[in-house]
Amino acid sequence: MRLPRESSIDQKLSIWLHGLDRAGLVLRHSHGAVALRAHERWAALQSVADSDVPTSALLRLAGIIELGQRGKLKLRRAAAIGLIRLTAHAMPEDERLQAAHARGLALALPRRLAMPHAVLSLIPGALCDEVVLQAERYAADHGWGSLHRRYPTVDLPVSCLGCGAEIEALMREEALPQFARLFGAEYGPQSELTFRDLFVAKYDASTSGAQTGLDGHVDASLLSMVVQLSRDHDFDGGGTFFEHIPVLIRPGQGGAVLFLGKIYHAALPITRGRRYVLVALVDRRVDRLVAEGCSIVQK
Ligand SMILES: O=C(O)CCC(=O)C(=O)O
Ligand SMILES: [Fe+2]
Repeated sequence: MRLPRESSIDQKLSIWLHGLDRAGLVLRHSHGAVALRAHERWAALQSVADSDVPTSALLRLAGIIELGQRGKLKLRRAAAIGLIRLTAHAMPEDERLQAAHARGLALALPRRLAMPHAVLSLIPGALCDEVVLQAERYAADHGWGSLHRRYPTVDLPVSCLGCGAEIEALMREEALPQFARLFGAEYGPQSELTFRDLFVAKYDASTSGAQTGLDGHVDASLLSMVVQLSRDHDFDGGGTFFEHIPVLIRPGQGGAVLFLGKIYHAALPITRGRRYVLVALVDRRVDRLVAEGCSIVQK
């Protein structure tokens, strides 16, 4: 079956999204209108990609991704793949489109890569308590800071703390092998992985105006890990939320969630108490060197 030549971008997008065109175009095999096969849908998307893609088409896809859990997963996934395909050569400057693109990656990636993984008991409870104690003690003198990120938390780098070197060594020994085990095939062995940032973040429901959660976002890192430092009974609500599955992970004190940094996630607001987490943002050594301006010479 071939698409009628005159089908508009809108119609082709409908074909990609729904299989059947909803915009009035009648697609007929000899026996009548039928649901399209995958390669026919791909052809419709490819044909849009080959033309001058109007912003309105991209916004239509963004609108579907933005439905979040209110939209059907299959349709949101198609919209995400469509948006990524149509912006492959040039990322639009429009912030709404960029946000939808970031949100869509979690939907478009293969499940194996898009799944977060929980690891229980990464850091002993007593050490978690010690990190929180030292962070509060340090903050009492110097205040909490915030790493300058687009979605900032109230935080402190672990390097400020007396136990910082111990935590960093432990994370190197315990966390990096977990990343290598789960994502090593794509992102390299443990020896290739390096910390971009390692910090303690604080959410506080007992002080008015304090930060209680973090909106949906993607991290700047290749790989990310959030370790719960607080005890479970120290707070209500909270946890790391992944809308594309959807799943909320609250791994217990010392437990962690690991995921690709470009998977859309949020910290659900806490409703009581305080929630402290240790966040590890991990990059590949070679990517960091390039980002820092070194040229890599291949021998
Ligand atoms: O607190 C959490 O569960 C998530 C934290 C996070 O995503 C971040 O700091 O980038
Ligand atoms: Fe994050």
